[in-house]
Amino acid sequence: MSTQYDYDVIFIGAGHGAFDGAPALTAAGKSVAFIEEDKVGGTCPNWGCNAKVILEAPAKLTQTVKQSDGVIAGDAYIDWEKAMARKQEIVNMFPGAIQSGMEEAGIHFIFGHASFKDEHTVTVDGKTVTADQFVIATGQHSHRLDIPGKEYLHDSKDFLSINHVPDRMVIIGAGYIALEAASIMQAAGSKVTVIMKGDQALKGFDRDYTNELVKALADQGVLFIKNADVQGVEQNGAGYTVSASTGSYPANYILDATGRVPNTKNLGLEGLGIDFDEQGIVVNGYLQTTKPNIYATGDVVKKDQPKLTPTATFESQYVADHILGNDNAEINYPAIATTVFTTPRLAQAGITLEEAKANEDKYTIVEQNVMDDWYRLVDFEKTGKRSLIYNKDGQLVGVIELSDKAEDVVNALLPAIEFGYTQKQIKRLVTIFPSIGYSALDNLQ
Ligand SMILES: Cc1cc2nc3c(=O)[nH]c(=O)nc-3n(C[C@H](O)[C@H](O)[C@H](O)COP(=O)(O)OP(=O)(O)OC[C@H]3O[C@@H](n4cnc5c(N)ncnc54)[C@H](O)[C@@H]3O)c2cc1C
Ligand SMILES: NC(=O)c1ccc[n+]([C@@H]2O[C@H](COP(=O)([O-])OP(=O)(O)OC[C@H]3O[C@@H](n4cnc5c(N)ncnc54)[C@H](O)[C@@H]3O)[C@@H](O)[C@H]2O)c1
Repeated sequence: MSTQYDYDVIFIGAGHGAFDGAPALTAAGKSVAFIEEDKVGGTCPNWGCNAKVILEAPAKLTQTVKQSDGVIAGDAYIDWEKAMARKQEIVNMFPGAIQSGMEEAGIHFIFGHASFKDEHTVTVDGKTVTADQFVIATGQHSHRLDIPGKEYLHDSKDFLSINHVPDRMVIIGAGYIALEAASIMQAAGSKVTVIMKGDQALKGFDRDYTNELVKALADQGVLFIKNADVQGVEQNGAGYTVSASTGSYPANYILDATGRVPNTKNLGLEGLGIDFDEQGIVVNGYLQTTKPNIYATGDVVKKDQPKLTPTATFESQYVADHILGNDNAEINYPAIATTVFTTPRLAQAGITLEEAKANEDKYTIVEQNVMDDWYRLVDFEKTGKRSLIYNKDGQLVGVIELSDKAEDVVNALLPAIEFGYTQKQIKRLVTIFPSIGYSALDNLQ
């Protein structure tokens, strides 16, 4: 326990970059505080993953009903008001539950905006608080297009609280947020147009797969406009018109899903000489900023790894271990699995297919049609493919799958990818039959 400072460690931000690692510090006798200017839990529970996936579940179910060839009879539709009320009811539980869990672990909360005064002092709404060490876990906010009519655009935070289904929705961007929103709102009954800057959705995924996902969503009714430069938005009676280099698109609701920007402003980083740029705060292999007593975790970090909740969790736990001296090695990221929560899902982990295609001397790629597996018929799956990537020692090192169950397949294969199992070792895993885990592991070729 520090006598020189108010706390041993202060986390700025109370999202996954903070709350997954911090309890280990208090358990080891450190005094810890969180400074949070908004909702405890940050983006993921309140206006990210959890909020999104609760709204997405009914969308996936309605699509499954459509794929059931009349086995589930009648037209299923989403009662949006109820879906939103249910989402809100669940989401409302998170901030209180996380805060009380942290308080039980001995962590103090200070509410307000933190800004560094010096390397051991922050000001929070005019008051100063000191600590021996800090962890900047401030996350990101939505990028906003700077175009005429920008005041008519909504971001993902607004969207995840939308209280009605717009007749026509225009989504600008073709990343995770854009495609997930398109999948949900198409299922909810909106006529969705996705305006893409280039001709490929979802950077970081193989183009053959992203093209198939775009085609699947287009078959469901989403209109994709490629290579479009959005120029402005005008109000037009009760609705809006989005003008782009490719034409004009009517909308009742417009989602600006053009990316996320690290929260590095008004933190006093410049005064301390902490390096950062538009991609985030620069850290070394120990997640220390240019001031060694100040770490950074989660989305605010400039990094090659995907900016996802499990990455923030891993970093938060690593920083706690590093502060406690339990781990003195540089952070060693595992294979990070990711999925786009559309129907169908697109999920991957490990060596990407793009990387494997570019290095054929190092990797062997096995292509599979997931519909060759009878089990996929059980839940009315209609289409899907996967690519398995092996190294020259026969170890599974990567997978990408497009299917209704891709996230579970990739999760099932993740231990094999992370720990370098060969086919022979995988065959020793006796899983539950029938199940998606069995299906994922048994059908490796
Ligand atoms: C719509 C959406 C859907 C997503 N879906 C998924 C998903 O399905 N799966 C997944 O893995 N990831 C998903 N993500 C990404 C995931 O939410 C983030 O990777 C994760 O929340 C990062 O955690 P963090 O702690 O770094 O930042 P955050 O959760 O953003 O927390 C940062 C906190 O810091 C606070 N803060 C900022 N500046 C200050 C300051 N100066 N003083 C005090 N407090 C401050 C903020 O209020 C915030 O609470 C999604 C993101 C979005 C936007
Ligand atoms: N399922 C998940 O795990 C999940 C879901 C949502 C978000 N996230 C995280 O949040 C991050 C942010 O998501 P996102 O979808 O906002 O960002 P993104 O980086 O995935 O996609 C941004 C999209 O906006 C487009 N774009 C950029 N500038 C544009 C412009 N001027 N005009 C038109 N289009 C433009 C890009 O081409 C890209 O398609 C993701 O990268 C991911 O890390 C994860």
